[in-house]
Amino acid sequence: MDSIIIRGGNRLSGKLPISGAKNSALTLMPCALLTDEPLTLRNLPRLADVDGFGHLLNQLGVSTMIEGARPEDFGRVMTMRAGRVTSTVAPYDIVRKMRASILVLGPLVARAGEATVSLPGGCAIGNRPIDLHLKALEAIGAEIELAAGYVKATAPGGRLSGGNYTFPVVSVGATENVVMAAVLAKGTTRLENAAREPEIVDLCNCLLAMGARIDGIGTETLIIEGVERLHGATYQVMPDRIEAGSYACAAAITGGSVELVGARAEDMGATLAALRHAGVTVEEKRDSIHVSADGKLRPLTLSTAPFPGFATDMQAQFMAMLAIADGASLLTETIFENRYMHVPELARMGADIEVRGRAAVVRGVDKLNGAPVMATDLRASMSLIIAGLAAEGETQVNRVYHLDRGYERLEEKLQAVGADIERVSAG
Ligand SMILES: CC(=O)N[C@H]1[C@@H](OP(=O)(O)OP(=O)(O)OC[C@H]2O[C@@H](n3ccc(=O)[nH]c3=O)[C@H](O)[C@@H]2O)O[C@H](CO)[C@@H](O)[C@@H]1O
Ligand SMILES: C=C(OP(=O)(O)O)C(=O)O
Repeated sequence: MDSIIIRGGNRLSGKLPISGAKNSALTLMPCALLTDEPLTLRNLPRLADVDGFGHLLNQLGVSTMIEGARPEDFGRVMTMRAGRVTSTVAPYDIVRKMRASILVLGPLVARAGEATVSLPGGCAIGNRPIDLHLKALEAIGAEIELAAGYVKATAPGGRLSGGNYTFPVVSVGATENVVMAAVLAKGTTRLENAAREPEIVDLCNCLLAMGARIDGIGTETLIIEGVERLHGATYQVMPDRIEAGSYACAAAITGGSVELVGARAEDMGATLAALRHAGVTVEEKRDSIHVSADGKLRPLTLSTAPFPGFATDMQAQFMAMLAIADGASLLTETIFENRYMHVPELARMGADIEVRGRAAVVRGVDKLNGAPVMATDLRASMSLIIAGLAAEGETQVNRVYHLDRGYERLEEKLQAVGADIERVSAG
């Protein structure tokens, strides 16, 4: 199994390209199920999860074709075509590896009149229920059956009706699923307290390009007028705000100066505000964001929240950065009950962190020490990379497949800005 070795202490400096967003790609790809015409996605990141999603689509009868990808390029162009949906079942073997598989439920039931998806269950960061996906789909006319680890959704008469639904809590995944289902419904759908993450805006814009009718994009009220059919389109995946934020933390912890090329500041308000409060200089440019830091970082009080709040997907990376800040920080995780799997590993590197329920107190230490570590989820793994970049000595991050799910060619990007980092294969 591969691991990543980092010899810490190098100050990061230079330009670092930001890839297409994983969390956008994984909700844009299932849109291919909504039309028999080709959907082409540009700037699709080269990630294990994108490959996995392509594989799932293939099983459902969608052809996937990658165009002109040169090994040296970041991202690629993929054309997907669901001329005919040949299966309406997303099996356990695929779903268990990739929770985003649940996002085929809405588009499949909308297009094929039925969908059967294995229940994704919990994962390392918590329970991750899907009850709101199902309630929202019911509200727009789907009949839901749960049996033997599967959920089956059926559209009576072959087409969903549309309807109204108010989310009791903001859910990114449930909003995505029901929006993709509602675009082909007979009537109008009104969603209240919908998620307004930039990835949801990206999804809605792609659906508009395919001929959907959606109002209120970027607000908590989405009104979707169903159309008879959608057509093909070409759409550019948005830049990854979490990847950009992660590399900003990496630059800051090393006292570096890095230009995040392609990063979009308007998607990153809470992250950039937090960096500035910590004493990082952030310059928003036309097509990039420049971050630089010198001297001690200041401690922060942060609480995760749906967009435009501070993203749960940035919590672990900030925790690593704040491990060497000048004082005590307080982080509160409100989205997932168990997203502190990185804490014991950071502690092995010398961090002083105390978890009390959903809160974590991070008392800044003078320095971190390299150590062999491993994490059980994607952002936790990234927090260990960030800590390793600043640590004294060598850090070995194991279970790198988590990183391969969400960071395109991580070592290469970090090497290019001066990190001493390499991937080693344990054979
Ligand atoms: C609001 C939020 O920050 N969502 C994050 C969540 O999206 P993801 O789509 O995975 O999760 P949701 O947004 O649906 O979850 C938000 C909250 O709603 C609860 N819930 C969700 C669905 C459901 O059917 N029932 C239910 O109770 C969850 O337990 C959670 O507390 O994880 C992704 C991966 O880390 C992040 O990119 C998203 O930013
Ligand atoms: C947890 C994440 O993603 P996933 O839900 O795909 O595991 C993430 O992007 O931080």
